[in-house]
Amino acid sequence: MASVNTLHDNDVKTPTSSEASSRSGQLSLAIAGMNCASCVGRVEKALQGLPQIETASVNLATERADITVSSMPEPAVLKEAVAKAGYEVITESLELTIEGMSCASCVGRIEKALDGVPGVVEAQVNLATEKAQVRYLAGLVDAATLEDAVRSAGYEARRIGDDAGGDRQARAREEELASLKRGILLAAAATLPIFVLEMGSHVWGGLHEWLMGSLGQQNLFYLFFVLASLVQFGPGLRFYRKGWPALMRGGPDMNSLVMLGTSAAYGYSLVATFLPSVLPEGTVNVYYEASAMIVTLILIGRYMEALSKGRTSEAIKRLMSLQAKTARVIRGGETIEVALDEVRAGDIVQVRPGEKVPVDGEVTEGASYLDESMISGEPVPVRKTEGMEVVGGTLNKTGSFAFRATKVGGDTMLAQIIRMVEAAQGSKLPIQTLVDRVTGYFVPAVLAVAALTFGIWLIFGPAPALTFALINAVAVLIIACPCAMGLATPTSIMVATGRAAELGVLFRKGEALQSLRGVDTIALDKTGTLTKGRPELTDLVVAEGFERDDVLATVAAVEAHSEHPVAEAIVAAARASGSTLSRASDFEATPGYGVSAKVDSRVVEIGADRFMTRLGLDVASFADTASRLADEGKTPLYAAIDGRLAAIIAVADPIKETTPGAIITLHKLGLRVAMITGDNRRTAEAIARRLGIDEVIAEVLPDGKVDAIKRLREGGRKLAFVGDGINDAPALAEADVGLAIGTGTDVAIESADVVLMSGDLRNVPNAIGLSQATIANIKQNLFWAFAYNAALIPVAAGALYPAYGILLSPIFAAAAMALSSLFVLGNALRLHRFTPPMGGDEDAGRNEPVALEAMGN
Ligand SMILES: Nc1ncnc2c1ncn2[C@@H]1O[C@H](COP(=O)(O)OP(=O)(O)OP(=O)(O)O)[C@@H](O)[C@H]1O
Ligand SMILES: [Cu+]
Ligand SMILES: [Mg+2]
Repeated sequence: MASVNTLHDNDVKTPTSSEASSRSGQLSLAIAGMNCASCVGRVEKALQGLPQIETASVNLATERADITVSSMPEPAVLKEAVAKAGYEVITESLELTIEGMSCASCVGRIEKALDGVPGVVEAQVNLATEKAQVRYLAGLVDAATLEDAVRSAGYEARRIGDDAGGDRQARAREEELASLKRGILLAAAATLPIFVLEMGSHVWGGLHEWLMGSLGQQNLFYLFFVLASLVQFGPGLRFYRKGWPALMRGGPDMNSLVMLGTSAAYGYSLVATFLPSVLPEGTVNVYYEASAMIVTLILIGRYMEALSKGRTSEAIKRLMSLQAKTARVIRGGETIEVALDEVRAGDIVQVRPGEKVPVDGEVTEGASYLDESMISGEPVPVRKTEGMEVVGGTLNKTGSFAFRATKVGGDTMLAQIIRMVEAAQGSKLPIQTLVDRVTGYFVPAVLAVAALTFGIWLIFGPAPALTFALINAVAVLIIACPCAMGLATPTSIMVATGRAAELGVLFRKGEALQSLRGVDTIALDKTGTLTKGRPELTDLVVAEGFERDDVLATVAAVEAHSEHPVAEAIVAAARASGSTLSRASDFEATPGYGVSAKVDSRVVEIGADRFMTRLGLDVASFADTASRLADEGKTPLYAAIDGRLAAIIAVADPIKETTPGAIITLHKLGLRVAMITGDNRRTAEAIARRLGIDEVIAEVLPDGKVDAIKRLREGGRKLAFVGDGINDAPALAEADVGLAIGTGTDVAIESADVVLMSGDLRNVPNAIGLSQATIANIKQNLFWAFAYNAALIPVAAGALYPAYGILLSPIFAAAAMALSSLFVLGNALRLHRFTPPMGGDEDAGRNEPVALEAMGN
């Protein structure tokens, strides 16, 4: 399994924040890739080539470059200069939790503040996860500087500790919920009487008359004033607290809009209550119900929003719950129970039946069956004996065993999976950049439209023009609030990546969620991807003068040194026939061709026909046998001993049971399916025919897979490649989307965008289906968040009034805004229920959250 690159604070000395942020002076960069003294000169020259850098001195031992600068060069420029010389400036990243963001425009503001810190390469803020991910040149920036930068933009930031971050964030969310709840109760209690009396008088004239008679107009105004003030400066104060500074900084956000809208309604009523004489004849009226209702409704909307936001990260919670809480380790000859984070690498850990394996390790004693479905999706328990690897989070069934911990804490596979999912959840899709840009202009534009609305109606509006203009301007401010827009993409991504993880699909890069949808060609590696990757020897035909058992034993002696699946098949066959293997020396592997070695002073060569041809051997004598074997889907191999062709060997690799169905579904999705393999052409074609694969590229050398991908992409096709081996890594990186089999090699996983946890190819159509569903979901969200806001702005401004007499009351505007946020969240949560075209790794019961049924969506 992959080791995910998460960079922690390095232990190299970090300059203090004041030093780091100074524009000129001394800096120290971490450089990677230097391995000799001449590298030093090359890096120094590259750095000195930059105009801002006065001196540069590189230390090979510490792998650092100390530079003096006249001004801080752009990190990207620095990186590029060093990269051109063939080295790398190391960047690190850290995560901050951000509090106080309310809408999409906050995202842009915080990103700008972080980008402004010298040394920061890239900052990404996610509204839904309330986190910021910052990448910076190692050693130049520390957490405190970044926190300060966020704070000066008007938000709270805290560095996420290695593990406490999730907890703290959950607590913060709970506090927020509790505070919103208190606010809603107070606001509702004060708003209700205003609403009842005001609306009641409209509906039922008797109430109005009774009120005028008993209380009198002026006293009624006073009563409303008291109640509305409680709302405006009680729960409503939060809009001033956040909205005012944002407005002053020239970056109004949704709090500013609410603040301006409600203040206008409230302020006007204030004047009407206490200084009616300054208002023109006939405009003495109060709008306390508007300001109070808006505050109440928006608080209710935010409360619901906070509730559903918590639900979007359920997948992570479920993954975390797989972890054992404690472990039983042997220390000082005694078995003691320790907390999970106290287990150290090298500890001997004991596991009893029914217990979870706490960390990753290697079995040292005993044997058992383990349920590894959480990592492989395979529901059948796997037998583990001495020397085999076990993974933390998997479940021990019946036996008991002890193992030596090899990976603990953040290094375990489960921790890596969690980080992978979290990183994908926090990533931004290309589509988001567009949304961010639009929202950046949206709020100021809304302010302008509101001002215009006010001005135009003041001049041309029906009498009393002042109040008419005011109410419409308030409606514009409230309806145009873009809170739903900021939620549209991130919530869908969170829910979708979480759902994907449940199905056994890990998105390492969030962008794949978007790009996978556009794919029209799927290329598959054969061995280990389409097939089980556990070939068996099926035939062995020896040439004249050779003896079968001897050839098998000799060949197996050579193959014992090879990691290739073919080699394992031959060794297994030799062992099964009872041969004892001699020692081989001078082993040499020619990737894509075959292997050779010396056994008992005989030279032995085994490989594909092209290997024999390369050695100058003629394989024509076996031509008929070879064609027959290949047509049966078997891989013919040749063995030569002392330069004489000795035998033809066939191995067959069974196709995974799930493969045929997966290919049918891919075809149904309208995709072209291709196979890329290093195997024999005839063999490959026989297998392709059996599976209905459209195109075969066979006999590809390990370094030829990238070219094969390029060829398949000709004509602008979008291609996804699925592979598992080391030789697949470059192709995985080259393809538009690379999908690695989770049971494959680390290298392949590292280069992939998506990891299919089990080898089940049905998850390929599943991943594509999920990608399609996600993008469709995001588009619906954006439509609701944006089109709908934008469409209602003219209505709120009163554009329909002259012709139809239609106006939008500010109270309805507030309700509509809250609803549009809730719609977006509810729509995103629907992805929880995404049913894959083919069924996933899951066993239905475990993964369907019960609460969802209750929600009835
Ligand atoms: N250890 C080996 N022993 C014998 N033949 C080998 C060995 N390694 C490679 N070969 C030969 O080289 C060919 C190409 O190997 P390669 O690993 O590139 O692809 P593959 O595993 O057959 O297929 P795929 O590309 O689908 O994984 C094999 O089909 C086999 O004929
Ligand atoms: Cu809003
Ligand atoms: Mg292979």
